[in-house]
Amino acid sequence: MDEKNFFREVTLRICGSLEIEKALWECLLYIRQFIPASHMAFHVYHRDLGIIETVAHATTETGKALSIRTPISPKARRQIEEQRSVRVRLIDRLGDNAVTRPVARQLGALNLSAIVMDLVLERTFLGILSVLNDGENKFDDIHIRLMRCLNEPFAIALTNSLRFRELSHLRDLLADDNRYLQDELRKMAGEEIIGADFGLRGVMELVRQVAHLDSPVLLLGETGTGKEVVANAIHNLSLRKDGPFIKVNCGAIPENLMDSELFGHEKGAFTGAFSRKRGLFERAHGGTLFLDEIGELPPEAQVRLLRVLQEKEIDRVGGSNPIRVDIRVIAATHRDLEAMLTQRRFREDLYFRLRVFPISIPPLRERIADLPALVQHFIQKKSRDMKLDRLPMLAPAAIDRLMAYPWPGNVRELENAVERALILSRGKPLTFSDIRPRACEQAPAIQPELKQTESPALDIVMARHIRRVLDMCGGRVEGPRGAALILDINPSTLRKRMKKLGIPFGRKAR
Ligand SMILES: Nc1ncnc2c1ncn2[C@@H]1O[C@H](COP(=O)(O)OP(=O)(O)OP(=O)(O)O)[C@@H](O)[C@H]1O
Repeated sequence: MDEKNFFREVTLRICGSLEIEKALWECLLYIRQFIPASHMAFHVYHRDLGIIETVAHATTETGKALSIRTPISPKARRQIEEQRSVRVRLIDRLGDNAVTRPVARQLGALNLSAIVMDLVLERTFLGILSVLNDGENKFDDIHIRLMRCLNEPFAIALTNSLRFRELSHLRDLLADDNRYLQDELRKMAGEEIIGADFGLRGVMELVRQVAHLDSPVLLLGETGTGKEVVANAIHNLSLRKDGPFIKVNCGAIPENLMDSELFGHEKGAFTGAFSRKRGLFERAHGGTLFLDEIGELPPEAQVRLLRVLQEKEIDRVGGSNPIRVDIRVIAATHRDLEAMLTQRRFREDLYFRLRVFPISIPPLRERIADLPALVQHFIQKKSRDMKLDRLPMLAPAAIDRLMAYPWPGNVRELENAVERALILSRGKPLTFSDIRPRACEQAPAIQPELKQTESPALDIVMARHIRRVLDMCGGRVEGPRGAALILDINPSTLRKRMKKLGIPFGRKAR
């Protein structure tokens, strides 16, 4: 027999696949020509657990990946742990040996004879290979010599496949974590848009028109109007909805970190770059990048952003190869970008690139009819967050007080006001007494909205009245103590009208 050829052929087979069970099977079929083997198995020793895990087993029919874990005695553990060099042993009957007996019992191999070889690489004990045959006393010294020369290829194959298995496992875990976190983000961000059928109806129509395209969208609106909520809605209605939604607050990244945050960096690109880092653009690959506060982007970063939008490629800091990114960009700002153009604080070319499809989100004071529904929404949301066991009621006239206030901080300010009121109320009806009427008097801005919505004044009065009656009826619409009876209206007509006015009912109202 040509031993060099034997070594080569076995090495090719055992290192030929990262699926160790498949490689082991191929090996067995070849080795059988020279060594009387009917089974082969790989075992791994877990020092911390004191167990031997059989990870692959091959017969002449097939190879299987396994995870059979066998606890071993302290004596056998000591014996294994002292092992530092290659050792090949011939065992005439596996059932007679203290170390092999428990493992052989699990495999139903007590009466088999075996060559057992410890796999050691760079003085590290990795595991055990067993070559088995039915019946006792099947192997001799020639077989042992042949197996000994194969120690390294078997050790390399086992370690590679275990690493591959671990990486695949970690990759699955990461993918699972990622799915979970994206779902959580979606739940947090993709919450119900209050006023979608009313004050934001026009906005939502535009959202539906543009969502399925890849065109950039520019969201304009005062702070707190819901630009991020709308950006999320666009993402969730788009074909990219299963991809990431990555938000970049352009005003919050220090200028010296801007490049590495947006585009990532290679290991060692600068002091402190200890490992490679993917930037936010790369993370958004296959999804949507939401560039919030785009008006705060420094001039140099504007140039680089424009390049990415044009070329759809990024360069990591310290990297030499451009990386292609497939992203949809939604930008938002509360600033007057056109004024910034004339002051040369925002690049015209970037502006036109982003402003393909602008959507203006009206301030809350211009869609004040949405306020009662928003208040209900936030009462429910915050009560849930604060784990209150009962939903607090609104004090009479509370809604009037809120509707008369101009809300310069828009929906966010309202959300905070509700949270504050819930903390202060201690179970009593919410009065919103800190929302000052004086502020309302300074609120000429309430008027323009009245011209914008369909017969808004009547809607507002109607919504207010329905809410008041609903409050009196404890939220009941139907029945002898329901609001429909007091309002002298059919309950289903009342529900339809409430829907139109954005007043929640049924489970939503609770
Ligand atoms: N229509 C809406 N329905 C429900 N919640 C809303 C709505 N609009 C805004 N919100 C809530 O109000 C808060 C502020 O909204 P958001 O962050 O989207 O505003 P923004 O315009 O992006 O603000 P900024 O300009 O300060 O970044 C968020 O908690 C959001 O969930």
